[in-house]
Amino acid sequence: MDSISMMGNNAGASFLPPQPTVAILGSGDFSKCLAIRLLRCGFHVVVGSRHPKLAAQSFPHVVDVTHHEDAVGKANVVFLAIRREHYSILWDLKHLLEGKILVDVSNNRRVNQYPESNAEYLASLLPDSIVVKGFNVISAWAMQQSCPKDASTQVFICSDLVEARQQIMELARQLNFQPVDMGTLSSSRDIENMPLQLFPGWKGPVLAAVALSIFFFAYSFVRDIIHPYVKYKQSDFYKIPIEMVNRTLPTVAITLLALVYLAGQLAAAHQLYYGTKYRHFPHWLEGWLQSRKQMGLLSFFLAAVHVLYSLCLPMRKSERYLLLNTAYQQVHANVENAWNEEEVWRVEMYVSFGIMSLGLLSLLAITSIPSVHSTLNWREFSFIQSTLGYIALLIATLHGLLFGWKRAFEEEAYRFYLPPSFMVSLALPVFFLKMLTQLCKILSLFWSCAYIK
Ligand SMILES: NC(=O)C1=CN([C@@H]2O[C@H](COP(=O)(O)OP(=O)(O)OC[C@H]3O[C@@H](n4cnc5c(N)ncnc54)[C@H](OP(=O)(O)O)[C@@H]3O)[C@@H](O)[C@H]2O)C=CC1
Ligand SMILES: [Fe+3]
Repeated sequence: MDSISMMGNNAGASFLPPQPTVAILGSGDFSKCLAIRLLRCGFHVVVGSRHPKLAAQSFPHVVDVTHHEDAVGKANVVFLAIRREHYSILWDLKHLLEGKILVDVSNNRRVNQYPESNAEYLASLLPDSIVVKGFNVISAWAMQQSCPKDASTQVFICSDLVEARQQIMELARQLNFQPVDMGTLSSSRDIENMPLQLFPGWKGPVLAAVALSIFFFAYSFVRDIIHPYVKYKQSDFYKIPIEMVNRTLPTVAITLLALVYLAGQLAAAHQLYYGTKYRHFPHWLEGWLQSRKQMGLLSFFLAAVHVLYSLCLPMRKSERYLLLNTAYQQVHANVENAWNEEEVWRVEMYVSFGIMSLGLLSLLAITSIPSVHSTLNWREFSFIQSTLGYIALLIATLHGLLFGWKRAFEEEAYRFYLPPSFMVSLALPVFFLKMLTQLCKILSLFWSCAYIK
């Protein structure tokens, strides 16, 4: 098929190169903003409205606002800036729209609101026109900005006719958008669902983080507040807002990071068990593998908040009172030097491991940003995300162990409720599994070599 010209039938003789004409049906918000963007990028715009005189007041005077029939006759590319419910008006324009490109920009109010996508419905209404889906992910506000810095410029485009798709992608480029080729019109349902989705891919990881937080918070609450209260009538309820939260945050962070690597280990175990990497993973494992990035980012976020909380610990009144009391008790007991070498080493190393693990987690988070990710080759990316990731998990676990170590030996509550929360974390079993799968891989390699011989 010949490439479809942008020019309508009205391209009159002129000494200047003719401006390509684009028609828009509908005179609502989207139409106005699209018209402004098209004008800025050098297009001639003709708008089709049911009430052209009234509608003309909302458009710059260079825009030709006219009746639907007239507008359609003047351009080969027609944007439909009307809602799906009003597509029936196109019936009367059917003969005029024959062979023209119709760009469907419509969105729905709910995900999968209709049995077929709006674009497929339009194509069934007007089989002699060429339907292209696109621009629906751009809001009217972003559309009227010449180069929005704080909005996405990606537009997803699909159509059954390759030439039409390419022509609209070129038009998108001329309007300073980044077109993404989504193939045939069957992708239009996915494209229409895009603006309706709220953080897809985050639901599972966020639910996991919330469930883990509730569990670990309840666990610490029973161990550090209820137990001393029941046993010694000691009221430590003041610990709830900061200490309890600050114990929950790192435990959840380590557990989420461990879950990221546990998924990879289970996938490796699955492949070893079936002796092939071509067998599909079970559905739940597939979903788990796909949410590793989100879980890793949540882990980083919780670890960063934990650092902030920890830095603020000495600011508390309770901390100052406890320090004063300890100092007074030492004076009373005539202790001049409170230096405890073992304690000093424990805390120095505990803090150092904490800083190192946050540093490594930051590196993992930064390299998961697409623009940074794209500058790394596969080997570099897997070195950072896998090797350095395991090291981050190991150091974070050591940080947790050093924190709980003294308490586990000295405080009754910790002995009573063993294992302490960091032990409940999955980090240690993940290391164990990692070693096991590595061993199995080496053994299977050895066996296959022996078999080949
Ligand atoms: N607003 C936004 O940010 C975005 C909107 N979209 C899509 O763009 C399309 C237009 O959106 P928007 O401009 O906000 O919608 P509006 O409701 O503001 O405007 C739609 C236009 O449709 C026409 N219309 C209204 N009722 C009828 C009817 N009964 N029969 C025929 N035509 C009618 C009117 O034009 P007239 O009176 O001149 O005939 C009206 O201005 C929608 O499909 C929407 O999903 C996509 C992305 C973002
Ligand atoms: Fe810590």
